[in-house]
Amino acid sequence: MAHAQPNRRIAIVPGPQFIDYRTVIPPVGFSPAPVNIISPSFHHVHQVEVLVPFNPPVLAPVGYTLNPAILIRMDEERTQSLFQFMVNEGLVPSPEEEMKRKDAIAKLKQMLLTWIKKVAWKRRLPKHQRTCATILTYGSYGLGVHGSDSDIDALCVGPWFATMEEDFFIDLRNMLQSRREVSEIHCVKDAKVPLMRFKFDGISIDLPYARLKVLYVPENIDILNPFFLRNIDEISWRSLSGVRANIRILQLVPNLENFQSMLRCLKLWARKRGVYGNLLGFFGGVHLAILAAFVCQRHPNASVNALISKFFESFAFWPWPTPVMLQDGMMPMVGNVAEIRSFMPIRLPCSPFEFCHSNITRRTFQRIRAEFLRGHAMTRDLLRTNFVWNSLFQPFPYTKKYPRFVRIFLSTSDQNELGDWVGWVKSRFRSLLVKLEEEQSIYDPNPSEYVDPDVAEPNIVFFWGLQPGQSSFTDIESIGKSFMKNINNGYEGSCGRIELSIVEASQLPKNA
Ligand SMILES: Nc1ncnc2c1ncn2[C@@H]1O[C@H](COP(=O)(O)OP(=O)(O)OP(=O)(O)O)[C@@H](O)[C@H]1O
Ligand SMILES: [Mg+2]
Ligand SMILES: [Mg+2]
Repeated sequence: MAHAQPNRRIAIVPGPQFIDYRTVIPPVGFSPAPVNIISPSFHHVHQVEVLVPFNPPVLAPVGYTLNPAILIRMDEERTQSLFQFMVNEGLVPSPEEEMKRKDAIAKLKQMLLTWIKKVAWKRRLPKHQRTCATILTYGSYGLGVHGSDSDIDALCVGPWFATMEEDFFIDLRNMLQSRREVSEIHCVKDAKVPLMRFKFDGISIDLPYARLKVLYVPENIDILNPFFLRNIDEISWRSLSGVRANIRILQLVPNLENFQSMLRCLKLWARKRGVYGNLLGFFGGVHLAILAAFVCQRHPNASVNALISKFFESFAFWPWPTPVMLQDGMMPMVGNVAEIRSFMPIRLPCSPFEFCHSNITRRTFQRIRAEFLRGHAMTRDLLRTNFVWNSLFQPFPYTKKYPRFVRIFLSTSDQNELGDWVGWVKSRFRSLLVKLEEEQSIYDPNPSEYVDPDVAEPNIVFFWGLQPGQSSFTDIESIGKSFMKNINNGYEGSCGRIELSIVEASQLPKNA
């Protein structure tokens, strides 16, 4: 192994890290060949750094040069082991599961045809008038990144004469309810995007509604065509934005398969690390999809391994709150953009380029940043020999990190009412997150939902971590009461129970 000679000035390479390589054995990926850049300092000439334009940057000892063939092989090996990891984790649903989803969508489309004909008859449209309504899938299913437990986001697109209030939320709901495949049907009317949520053959379906100024909605409708978008109402426009955003993402990513694999992995990472769940102040699927697409656009030829490494590098050091937006040559229309800025603003890639809705708070922002940095530290060094993907996806160790937890207990006397009640409370969680932050508590809202088997009533329990030393946090009951007031307002069903208390880590259920 070649040694640089002490006190011999050869060249100056500025850089933050200088390592004494005199005793270093040539690592994997380096060939013994002379390197012509040497010496970061006038005093310690034997220390050298060579940054190689490869992802991620690696340090080469003096006298050794990087062997690109080996680096490419290592990159391929890591990508292959990631694919194997995805198989082991069951990240891609089986062909049978995919068939079941396709079948559910086909049956729903068929039901819509029957429904729209009935509505046309009710509205006394001429008998010869042809009419049609259809379904456009979007969300993770539309992007091809859904897992076995993902929902299907399916937009019902109907003609102008079918109203949302009556025809969609009453008639279609009744039709759905009469089907044996359908269960747990709920109407979510007061949301930004109103929808029906139900299970079809056990698969969760989100079904919002958009009404176009046409009599016939073709099955293969081009929803980006301005002809279909003219004069539509505000709610329909909002409901369509998910579909339009999906189409743009699919058009903008240079390598769809790599994007899909990367996003599947990122969703698993975010779930395992406790940073997935828009209502709890973390990422929703759409946020991760746009961040992943952003990285794919900038690195069109990168492998999935390199894309994941670049993802962490990009967003660990991103100058938040500078917004992230996809490059598509179009700037947001000034004055027409809802300027709802968040700690991590991410713009939708379709006009008017609004920000994705986000519940991220100061505290959850810090938590996400910490996870980005962890991901970066683990994936940056391509030549690390003890690297295993499994460690990146290790579940966040809540009980090791936090000695105490806020326990949020939700229950109803009737099992059928629990889903609605929990959904309603979760949709108001942001006010609780902000309240806890005002109390200066360092807390960590674990998005996982647990069931307390020792309680007879149907229930769901959340455990949010509390940092050590947060002993001033005694007023949990009054926080609970003020939160209860907030959530009782406007709930249409019969309110269930909610209790907030502080518990020790040892009191958590075993599966937490
Ligand atoms: N916060 C949001 N801001 C903007 N659009 C959103 C937001 N949440 C959901 N949407 C729209 O609704 C779609 C479906 O949302 P959903 O919560 O089902 O996430 P998803 O991407 O399908 O991931 P998952 O696999 O968890 O279901 C998103 O793709 C997006 O178009
Ligand atoms: Mg979804
Ligand atoms: Mg959904």
